[in-house]
Amino acid sequence: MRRFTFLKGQATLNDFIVIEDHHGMQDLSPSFVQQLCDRRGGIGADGLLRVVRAQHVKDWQGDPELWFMDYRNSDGSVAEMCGNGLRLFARHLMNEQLVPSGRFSVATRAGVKEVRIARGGLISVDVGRPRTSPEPVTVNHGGSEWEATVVDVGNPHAVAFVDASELSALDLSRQPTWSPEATFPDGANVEFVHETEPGRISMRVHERGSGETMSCGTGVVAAAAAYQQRTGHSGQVVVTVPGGELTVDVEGAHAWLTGPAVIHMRGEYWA
Ligand SMILES: N[C@@H](CCC[C@H](N)C(=O)O)C(=O)O
Repeated sequence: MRRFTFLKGQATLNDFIVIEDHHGMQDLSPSFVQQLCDRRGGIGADGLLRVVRAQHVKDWQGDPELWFMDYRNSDGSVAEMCGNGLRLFARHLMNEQLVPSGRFSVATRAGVKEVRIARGGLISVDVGRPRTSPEPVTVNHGGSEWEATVVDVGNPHAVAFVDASELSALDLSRQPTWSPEATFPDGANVEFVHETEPGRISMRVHERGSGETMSCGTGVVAAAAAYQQRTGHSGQVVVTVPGGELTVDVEGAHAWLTGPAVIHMRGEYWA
């Protein structure tokens, strides 16, 4: 029997299992991650964060002493980046005093990311520069189609602007499709966005590898970037998701994502 301690937390209701594996001893196969993330047969979560020293991560070439966020989707797939996961990962590092102060760096598959504690204990992460593509993609879902902006935030996104009524009516239990298909050879996260007032948008998301979630941090940054490109709005963007509210502030080439993140459980898993 495999028996280990886990933690569980959420960041705007995007929920994650956290597994401490400082020395890189855990073998997390896709099927085992699926089992852990299953909401009936396992612990249940949108994704999993393995806390490991970067020196134990194959192919990592940067600072070996950094903490590395090894992120997995609930279907067991690996993703390059996770904005909410990174904020929860940072909360865990601070709770456990694994970092010396409220400003530190975390290694991810999308490079080294900066973290800082913001007002009221919220956690801000520098997601880097969102790169929008000049070529749109067509998103199809439920018999409708929208032209969507392609945004790379370390991981791939398609952002479609929809009406308020369309946003609430969407059935995101199924994966939206897109054309040309070749735009996202490795799949994509698809965000549906509606402007509620200047500088404020509402968003729902279907995540690659996890389905509809209550929030997606990189999706929020992608949506804010697409919104700024579409409207010319240059200040802070406030994004409401089903799980709460996040803000995006662009400082030069850096998009800072800010919001709450909380660890609320520690348990023992028996497999
Ligand atoms: N929930 C995340 C994104 C997780 C990865 C994504 N599903 C992908 O496969 O790219 C976030 O908060 O950014």
